Amino acid sequence: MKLQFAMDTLTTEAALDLAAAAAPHVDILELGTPLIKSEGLSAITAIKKAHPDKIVFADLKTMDAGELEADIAFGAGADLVTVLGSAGDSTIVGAVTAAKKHGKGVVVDLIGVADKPARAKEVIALGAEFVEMHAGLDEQAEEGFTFATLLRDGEASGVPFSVAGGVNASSIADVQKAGAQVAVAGSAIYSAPDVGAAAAELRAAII
Ligand SMILES: O=C(CO)[C@H](O)[C@H](O)COP(=O)(O)O
Repeated sequence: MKLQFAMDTLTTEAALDLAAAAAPHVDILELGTPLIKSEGLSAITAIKKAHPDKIVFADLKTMDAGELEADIAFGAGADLVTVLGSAGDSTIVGAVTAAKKHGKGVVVDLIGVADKPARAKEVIALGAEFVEMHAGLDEQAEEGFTFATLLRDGEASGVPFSVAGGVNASSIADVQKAGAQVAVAGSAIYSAPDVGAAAAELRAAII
């Protein structure tokens, strides 16, 4: 299972510092949506330039204009981009078209999708690399939210998936047991007093 670090920060400078500390322990460096909104595509270019050996993941959360948005992010250095599962099929197909042109990939983020296993199968058939079983920061704070639901949905989907939203040193082993290809951790790493040590702890928890 790969480890993805979601850098939910607001400046390229802060992201470069986070990436430098965590890179030895992670496979995928994610530019979080707030970072891309704050700094633009240049943040993607800066992270790829600093870490050409890492998979750079641009969390665009595209909802429309799939081909255009994916094309500009791949052109800036992204290896993977996200499109929302609630977007129309044509938006996902558009992003996949751009990915094929650049030799890159599309991940479909299932945040907010009611029947995640069913939509997961549909978007993989449209050409997505994998889906993200994702509970956003707001959903995690809602009453009754359980992380186990994400794992069950991943297992039930029968397609390649990542898990995002509350992954930490205690939960990452369960993510692996559920069969995920990628575990995504944000605050468990960037909020830690020692970012490198937190990333190393997560890596060590992967069997
Ligand atoms: O995409 C995101 C929010 O939309 C986060 O990056 C992702 O959910 C990781 O969150 P966490 O900090 O809980 O690990």
